Amino acid sequence: GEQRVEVNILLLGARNVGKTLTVRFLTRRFIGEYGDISIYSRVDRIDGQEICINIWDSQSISDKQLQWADGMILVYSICDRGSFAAILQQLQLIRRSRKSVPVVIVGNKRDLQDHRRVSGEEGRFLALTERCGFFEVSAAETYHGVLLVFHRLVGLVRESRALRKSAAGVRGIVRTVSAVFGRKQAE
Ligand SMILES: Nc1nc2c(ncn2[C@@H]2O[C@H](COP(=O)(O)OP(=O)(O)OP(=O)(O)O)[C@@H](O)[C@H]2O)c(=O)[nH]1
Repeated sequence: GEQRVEVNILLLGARNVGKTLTVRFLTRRFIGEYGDISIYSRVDRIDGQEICINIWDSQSISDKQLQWADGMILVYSICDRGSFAAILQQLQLIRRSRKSVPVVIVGNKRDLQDHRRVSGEEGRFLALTERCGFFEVSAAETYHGVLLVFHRLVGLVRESRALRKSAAGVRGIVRTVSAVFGRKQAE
């Protein structure tokens, strides 16, 4: 049979940026609340593969979350500069321990143009310099934009897994070759 793939996503963002709205929309299944921990999950078929997306929604990052996550979504509100500053800090924290973990940056509340405080260019520029994905969405308006964000991140996670696997393969070949040559030289 077909194996189901699990992807753990940490959804980070300051207060009031729209994390809860995002997760409630996306997930029909609430896994549980353990103290201040809430994990949700959703099963999707992406590129013909069944994927179980687990989402941990949080305002701050712990070591445990850093280890748990396969990918991160950093959400800010385009109406709140403080929330944009917050994801910058979180990005630095993430990069310190998980150098190459896939990250997607999301500017939410795109429908509130009259209250915009962070330009699209600023968000896009940050994402470009930090090698992250970038989207502006309105969680309140459309479910589709938010779904795209998650699917993009799942794609990045799967690419990075495939890369790690092939890197391990190459390391194995290098070990084998050097073992053979090493023996030859010793003979
Ligand atoms: N106009 C608009 N309002 C939004 C959008 N997303 C969320 N909101 C509203 O913003 C408020 C905060 O949304 P939440 O989803 O509770 O935010 P949160 O990030 O979970 O906040 P905390 O629980 O404090 O961490 C709510 O009143 C939402 O209805 C959006 O895209 N557009």
